[in-house]
Amino acid sequence: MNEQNTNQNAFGMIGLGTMGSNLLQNIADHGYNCAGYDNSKQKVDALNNLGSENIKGYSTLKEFTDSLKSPKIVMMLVPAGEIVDSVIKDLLTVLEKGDIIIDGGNSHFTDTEQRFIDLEGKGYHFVGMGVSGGEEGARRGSSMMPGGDEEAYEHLKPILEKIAAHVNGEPTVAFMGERSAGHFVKMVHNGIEYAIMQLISETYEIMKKGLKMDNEEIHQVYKKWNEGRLKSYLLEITTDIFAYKNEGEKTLLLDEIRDAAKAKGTGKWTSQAAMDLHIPTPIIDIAVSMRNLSSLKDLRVEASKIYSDSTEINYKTNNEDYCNKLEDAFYFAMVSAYAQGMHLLYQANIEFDYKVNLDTIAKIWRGGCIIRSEFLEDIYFAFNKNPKLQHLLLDNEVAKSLTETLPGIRAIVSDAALHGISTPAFSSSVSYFDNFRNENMPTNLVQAQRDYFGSHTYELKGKEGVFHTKWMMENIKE
Ligand SMILES: NC(=O)C1=CN([C@@H]2O[C@H](COP(=O)(O)OP(=O)(O)OC[C@H]3O[C@@H](n4cnc5c(N)ncnc54)[C@H](OP(=O)(O)O)[C@@H]3O)[C@@H](O)[C@H]2O)C=CC1
Ligand SMILES: O=C(CO)[C@H](O)[C@H](O)COP(=O)(O)O
Repeated sequence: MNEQNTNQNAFGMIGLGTMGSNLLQNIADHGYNCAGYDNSKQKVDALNNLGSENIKGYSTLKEFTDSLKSPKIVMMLVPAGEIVDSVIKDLLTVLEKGDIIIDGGNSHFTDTEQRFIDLEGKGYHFVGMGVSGGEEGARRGSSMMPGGDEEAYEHLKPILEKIAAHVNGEPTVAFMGERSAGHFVKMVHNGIEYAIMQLISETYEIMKKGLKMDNEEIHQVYKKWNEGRLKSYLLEITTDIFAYKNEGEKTLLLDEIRDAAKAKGTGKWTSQAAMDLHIPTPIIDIAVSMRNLSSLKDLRVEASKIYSDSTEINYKTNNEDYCNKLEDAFYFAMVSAYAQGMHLLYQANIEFDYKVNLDTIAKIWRGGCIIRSEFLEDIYFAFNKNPKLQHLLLDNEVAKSLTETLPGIRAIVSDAALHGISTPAFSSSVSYFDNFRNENMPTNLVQAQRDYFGSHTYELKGKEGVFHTKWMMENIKE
């Protein structure tokens, strides 16, 4: 371990857990002297025990910040919420005006908005930065979504560009926009992450229960898919999961895992923000709901006894052909999931005046993050070609591939419904699409009903103004 002098460290990290420790090691690998602090002595010792030449862990906040060069750069990778406020409060007793505080955790964007305003008012530079890529990304190259203080970002840029992943020689980090933009973008990233994970789990259900495929056959399908247009990190890890056995075990670890999914909240926040901004993101909403439903294990067990179906599910089809249809369906729904997330970002950009470029977001998501995929290249091109593009499904190239895969998803969704296999994310992607392309939705009836029971008024086709009718039967003329 080195004996670093006061004011010699270029970068300080608070929170030496999964993300903080790995990101700090990544920064140190690029030749920067780094300092770490955690309230757990064990974590500090673990950092020092790494034996890295240019990393030192400190057990007090004062020693830690004293070891940093000015302007001091301090990044937090601690659990989101009150802990972040408490760390900031402590930091303000040891930092000076002009120093830079980065929150790299999954903070709610409204918290970041408030912290940015408070810290800017006090003379500190604050950067709310989403970090994706998990443990491995933090260690070897992640995708980072910084927002807030642009001057501070310019100061951080040389470090961040080195520790980011690189795609075609370009780093997967860029300034996202004003105030809480970075955390908003990260939140939507996670919403899309939930959606794609749900879609993959639905393909698993169809292959397992509908096509009666065994784990090895399913493994081969994911492997094949990941070699084509569906190539993505989430399919890559799914392929690995379908091959993983604990030492000495005959069965996959996957088969031993309880089917109750947990969530830390970013998917739910995405749906909540989308509802607040009146942007439909049904695939993300469904993904959140299905994790919640999965957690109601006892209720599901009880219901399965009441509604057990004695008829055996059997698709009676050629599995290879059917998996090609399933690949089409997955492609269709995945495109739709990204499109819904991008639509939310488009609207947030207007509503919150973030000054975010959607093509830049797609560009930095192409590598290092959990939702990286081949398709992000197409999203990047679509928004780069037309920065005013309001919705990805209106892009000609995207429209072409969606149209080609539409028969596949229709077949998958209808077969699943007939056989009692739950595919809510697939179903919602096709329903969303059918209404998105529907010039005349049946919502004229909803308007009439609202006016009937609550005098909420309605608008008329080709006539200015709002109208109200006394709908009661006695007022209806024969
Ligand atoms: N894990 C992941 O894949 C990803 C996580 N994130 C986000 O990054 C953040 C950190 O996540 P992760 O590294 O997984 O979390 P961990 O729980 O692994 O690490 C957090 C660390 O912060 C420490 N800590 C807690 N309170 C304080 C405090 N007041 N002062 C100093 N240190 C403190 C914890 O110590 P102790 O254990 O003693 O409480 C722990 O060592 C979260 O917001 C998370 O949502 C973002 C992207 C990916
Ligand atoms: O931010 C991440 C990846 O980008 C985290 O891994 C993600 O928050 C996990 O979320 P959840 O626990 O809700 O599944």
